[in-house]
Amino acid sequence: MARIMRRIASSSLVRRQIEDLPLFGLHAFREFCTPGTPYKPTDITEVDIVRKRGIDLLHDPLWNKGTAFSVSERERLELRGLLPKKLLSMETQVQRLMEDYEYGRDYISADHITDGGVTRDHVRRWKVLQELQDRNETLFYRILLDNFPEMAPIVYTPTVGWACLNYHKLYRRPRGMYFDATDKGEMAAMVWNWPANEVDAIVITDGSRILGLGDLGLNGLGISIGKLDLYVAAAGFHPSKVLPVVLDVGTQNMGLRDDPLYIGLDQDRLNGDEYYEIVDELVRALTSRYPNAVLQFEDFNMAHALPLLERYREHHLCFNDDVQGTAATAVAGVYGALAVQGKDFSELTKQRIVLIGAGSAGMGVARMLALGMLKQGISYEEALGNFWVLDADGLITIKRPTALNHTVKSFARKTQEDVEGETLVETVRRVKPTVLVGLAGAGKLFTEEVLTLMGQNNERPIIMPMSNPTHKMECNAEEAQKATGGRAIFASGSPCADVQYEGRTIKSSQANNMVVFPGLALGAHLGATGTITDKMLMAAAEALPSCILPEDLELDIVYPRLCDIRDVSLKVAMAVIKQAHEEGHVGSDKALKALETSDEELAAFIKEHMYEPVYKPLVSLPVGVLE
Ligand SMILES: NC(=O)C1=CN([C@@H]2O[C@H](COP(=O)(O)OP(=O)(O)OC[C@H]3O[C@@H](n4cnc5c(N)ncnc54)[C@H](O)[C@@H]3O)[C@@H](O)[C@H]2O)C=CC1
Ligand SMILES: CC(=O)C(=O)O
Ligand SMILES: [Mg+2]
Repeated sequence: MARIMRRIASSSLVRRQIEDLPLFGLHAFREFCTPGTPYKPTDITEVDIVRKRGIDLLHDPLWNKGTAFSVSERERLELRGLLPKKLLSMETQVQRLMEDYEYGRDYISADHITDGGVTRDHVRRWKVLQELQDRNETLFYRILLDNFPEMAPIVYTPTVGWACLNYHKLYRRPRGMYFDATDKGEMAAMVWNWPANEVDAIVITDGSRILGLGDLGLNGLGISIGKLDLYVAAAGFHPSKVLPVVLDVGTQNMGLRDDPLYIGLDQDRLNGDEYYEIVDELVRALTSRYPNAVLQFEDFNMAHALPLLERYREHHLCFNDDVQGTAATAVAGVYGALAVQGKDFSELTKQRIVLIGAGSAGMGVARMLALGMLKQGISYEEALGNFWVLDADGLITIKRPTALNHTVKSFARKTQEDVEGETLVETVRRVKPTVLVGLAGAGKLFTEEVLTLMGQNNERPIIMPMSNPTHKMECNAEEAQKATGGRAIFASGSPCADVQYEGRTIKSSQANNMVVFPGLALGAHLGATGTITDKMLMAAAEALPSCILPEDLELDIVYPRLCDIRDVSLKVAMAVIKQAHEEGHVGSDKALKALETSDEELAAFIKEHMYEPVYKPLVSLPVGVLE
């Protein structure tokens, strides 16, 4: 009945539409029409079809425009009386939101560090953005995209680390899909509960190794959400077509399990066949309903990351971000650091690389750097000789008494010297590396002594503490610059402030896989490549240094600017599709046509598919009627 009454009210209001123009029309006219060019019926193709009405529409963040709904939308979509009358433009909405976002800075101490190693003001800003995302996704992505360098550290690392640690306390509204071990046998049906018929990208985690924060069980969903926020903002995936997923198979985190507020399974993690059966079932369920989606595996622990990748990479369009995205990122960073020194890619073969952290990320990076050396002209065996890899038990050599997985074993030093288990400082002193990479997630492993040695042995030491979040990084920029006399070329996993050193400002770069995974996934998705090969990853890595501005290279910056992230993702996507084409993997006819025409055509094809966070009209208007 209420619905019928609302309809009647609406239709009588439509008749008064023209009379209303002095009240509403002028504002809306300015917002949506160029003066003198009112909407024509042909504009109907630009009208998004929405089935929701009234309060349901206002409560749907994908469609909600809040105070920016136009007069005719308010009338035809049964919104009159449900919103204050004044129409606000998106620009005004942005201004209001930014005031809120900036509000606390003056009174919340920037020094108060929370359990996730971020300040309380980071947390406050995260909450402002989270609430906005829950209300109005278009506005959320507009603001995120326009303020990407400032806000990526809020929706993503480091603040997302705090959000994951606290997800069980923060939980208010569902976002994404929750599967757990007790859903066995039901997943194929459950996946149909997701409202979207089209999904282009899925990020799945089992919460077993979230950033460097360890096993967070169901709370790991926060990382799938954060990554997909970047898919939308950085690469232009449509927000209605991304799906964050957590598979809760239990947790060994007793702190969480003992917490009455924890909302995940209170059981030990599944392992062995039981584990693989449940992952298989979920992957089957997701890929049956969404066969064209790119599947990103995120933050699976070392025991499962590589085996899962090997299990699925031949059958589905999938990749492991920690293994593969990070690998391409590190190669790009080293190439960037060489470019800073005026050297070309071939100089990679001359680098001596000490890498601490022989896990999924570390070994992915070591392998890709070795493949880079192979591409630059030396044999893979020779390339392996340029690496010294350490884990929690020190330098890894063939004398390691405990079993090593296949990849780690290939990087074990083949030496008769008694250096098995050597500490980082001993290795750095003995080997004099040119590049130091940290992916151990264990905090300050790059001590002053280690960094000082790097400075003594190199004119321009390349220092890459890539662990996340901030308090798990191997060192920060200030420590690196102080110990090396301000000569370090520095890039860290989470962002670091620039350093003031002897009267000059030294820039810090961020070596995070966010410069790769959005463009990589976009290229693979639009090219319908069906697979992501090592060569496609290498193409992504090689595309990045060419996006660094010459004036930034002068300032020792080794990655492209984050304010250009859309353009960076476009270039990465282009490189990925072109490489896929060379390997015969492009399955999309439209992509093939663009590829065979020109680079400009390929760029236009990709851009055309990138979502822009702008309000589109939700109703069409007869000729001559102004909004
Ligand atoms: N910057 C980026 O884009 C990325 C950063 N990461 C970060 O890398 C770190 C590691 O990730 P995964 O490789 O997936 O973890 P993992 O658990 O697979 O491997 C960790 C490795 O570090 C070693 N390790 C732990 N404590 C150590 C210590 N005190 N000394 C020396 N080695 C130690 C372990 O033995 C293991 O080899 C995390 O902090 C993660 O946030 C991961 C992916 C991307
Ligand atoms: C960045 C990322 O993927 C990680 O730290 O795990
Ligand atoms: Mg990760």
